Amino acid sequence: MSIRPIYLDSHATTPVDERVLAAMLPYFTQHFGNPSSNSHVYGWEAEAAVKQTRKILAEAINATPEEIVFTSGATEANNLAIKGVAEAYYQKGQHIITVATEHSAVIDPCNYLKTLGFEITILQVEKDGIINLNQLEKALRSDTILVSVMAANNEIGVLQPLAEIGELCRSQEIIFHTDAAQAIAKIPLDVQAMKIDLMSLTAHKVYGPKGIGALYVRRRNPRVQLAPQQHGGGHERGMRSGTLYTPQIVGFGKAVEIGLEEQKRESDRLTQLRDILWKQLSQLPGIHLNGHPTQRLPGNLNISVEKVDGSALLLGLQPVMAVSSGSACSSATTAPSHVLTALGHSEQLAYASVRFGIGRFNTQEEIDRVAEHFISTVQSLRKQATFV
Ligand SMILES: Cc1ncc(COP(=O)(O)O)c(C=O)c1O
Ligand code: FES
Repeated sequence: MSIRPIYLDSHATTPVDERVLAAMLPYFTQHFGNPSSNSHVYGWEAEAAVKQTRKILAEAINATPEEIVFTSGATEANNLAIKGVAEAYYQKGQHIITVATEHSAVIDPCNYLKTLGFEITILQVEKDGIINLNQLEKALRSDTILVSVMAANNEIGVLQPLAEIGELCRSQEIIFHTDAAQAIAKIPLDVQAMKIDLMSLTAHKVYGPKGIGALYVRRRNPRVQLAPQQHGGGHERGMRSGTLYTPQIVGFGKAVEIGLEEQKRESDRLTQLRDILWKQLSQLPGIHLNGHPTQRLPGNLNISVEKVDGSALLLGLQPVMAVSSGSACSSATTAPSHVLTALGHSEQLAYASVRFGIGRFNTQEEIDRVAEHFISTVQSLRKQATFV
């Protein structure tokens, strides 16, 4: 087998942990029942497994199992949260607030609602990628029905001040949604302490399978109403119809369980690897760290490099490392990342940017090899450029 590049794109997705796969396998064949079948043991087994994941997810965020609604991922959870609130609270108001650096799975549903007559306020961020709470407070209005601010950014890893945002929203009785796709099991999350009403989750960024996620929907103090966006058999208490995908749900639960058990150790290790990588790369002149230096995900490093062409840089890195210059879904477009331009970078600098997502299976040796190749690639590109 040919040597494959070192995988450093953990924000796009992560491999399924072997322990997760082992937990899932029996649910494809032996325990294949439909969790909604309540007249026989096949259904009961599947239902018990689904219940177990609900419990794990609920405990992970300090919610109750009845507040977890399974979806196909965070994209669907975001759509259900945003469009579901818009439809259910239409009489109360039609104003929604979100942030310029959100994932397209939040921005696009908001843009869609705009075509239906909703008013969307898009908050800008500070140079470090964090929102300004005074600006948020000023943007809140009596007809604001929803504030959607992500927990951890998928490009620059920046963590938003969830507890402060929750406090502001709760004091004015406005629903607070957070997209925690990149955050679950990586940083502490607590829907009570942070006063979060809706939270989107996904399994495939924490070594679980793709195609499974969940939306936390607050049931008490206050109870959040949601208009379903998919109608059918009335699964998930009517909020999301469709037969539950038991093996994926089992994998989701196992992945989060492992993530929580290993959170502290893993986060220390990834922070250390990330800092070592930055220490080596920052020896290059004209290199910038994007996003807040410490308020960020442990495994995230996002940098911009001066005086090199972005696509030439990625091409030069490709044989040794699998990295990206932005989010996975937008890696096919040549436009500069909307997240980096929101930080106030010039378009040219935003182009020559690299996102490193260090994960559970990366080693110190890999990081050293990556740093070495990165530095020599930049140096040789710069040398070539001087002869053009
Ligand atoms: C912040 C954020 N939100 C939403 C998503 C979409 O999640 P999913 O792939 O589960 O639909 C992603 C994945 O890239 C993400 O990083
Ligand atoms: S998978 Fe993250 S941007 Fe699409």
